[in-house]
Amino acid sequence: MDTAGKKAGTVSLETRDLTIRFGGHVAVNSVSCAFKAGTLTAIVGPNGAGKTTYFNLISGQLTASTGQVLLHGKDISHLQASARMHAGLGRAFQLTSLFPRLTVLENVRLALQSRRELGLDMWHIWSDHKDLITRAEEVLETVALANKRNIYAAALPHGDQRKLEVGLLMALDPSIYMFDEPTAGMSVDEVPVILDLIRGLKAKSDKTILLVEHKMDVVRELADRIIVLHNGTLMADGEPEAVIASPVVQQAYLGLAPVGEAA
Ligand SMILES: Nc1ncnc2c1ncn2[C@@H]1O[C@H](COP(=O)(O)OP(=O)(O)OP(=O)(O)O)[C@@H](O)[C@H]1O
Repeated sequence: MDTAGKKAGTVSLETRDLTIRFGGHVAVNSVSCAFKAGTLTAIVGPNGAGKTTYFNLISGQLTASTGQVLLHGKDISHLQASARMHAGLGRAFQLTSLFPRLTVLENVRLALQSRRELGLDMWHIWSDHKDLITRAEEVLETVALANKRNIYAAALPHGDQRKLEVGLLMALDPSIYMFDEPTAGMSVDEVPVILDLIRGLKAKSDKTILLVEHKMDVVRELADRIIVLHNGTLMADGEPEAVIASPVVQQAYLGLAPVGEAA
């Protein structure tokens, strides 16, 4: 596999003047931003700011009106979502990536098979690939689902389904991980498991992680950097404390009066 640009500290992903218009509405407006391997960047902003649309443009669910997406220095703007995934862009999709009628183990197995380009044939001679079995077991341990390996994905509680999605993403071993509100809809006791998984990925120093998240306590804890989108425009970019404290963010995102102004 091409390892160019995957070392911690090098730019792995970049958007240049990325823009999409829906009719007269500019949902993402000329966003230029570079993301480095080994960092976790939180993307925040009010509802409708363009965060999910920005994600869709990066992962290929939407095609930009103008601008580019570069992965390890290569322009991938023209590629379909599946080709971007094969190139190393991994996005967790809420529940849509699971095969509900297959077991937890079978879901991971198919993700591993597709990563090895062995196809999605359920009847593939799995026992010929002992390393894949070992890897599937590791993934299930990591996402704390080893004891549920034989349960159908559809029968899992919501929190476990979200863990399985992260497991499938790990099985694909992308260089970029994209999470859009990974803890949404989870119970209080399920949230720490997902955060631990993201923390674990962060510890693997060559991964680039993008996280759309509304919960500021999660952002504060996990992010090395925050970018703020507002009306589709990149409004702030920097270290978490500085961005959160900036008057422009306090006013536009947190809905507070700018510093020095009466409430
Ligand atoms: N397919 C589409 N067609 C038309 N308008 C769209 C489309 N997708 C998004 N938009 C508009 O683009 C803007 C940005 O939406 P987006 O979902 O990206 O915001 P967001 O920051 O992710 O919001 P939230 O935090 O509520 O999820 C919104 O005004 C939305 O209505």
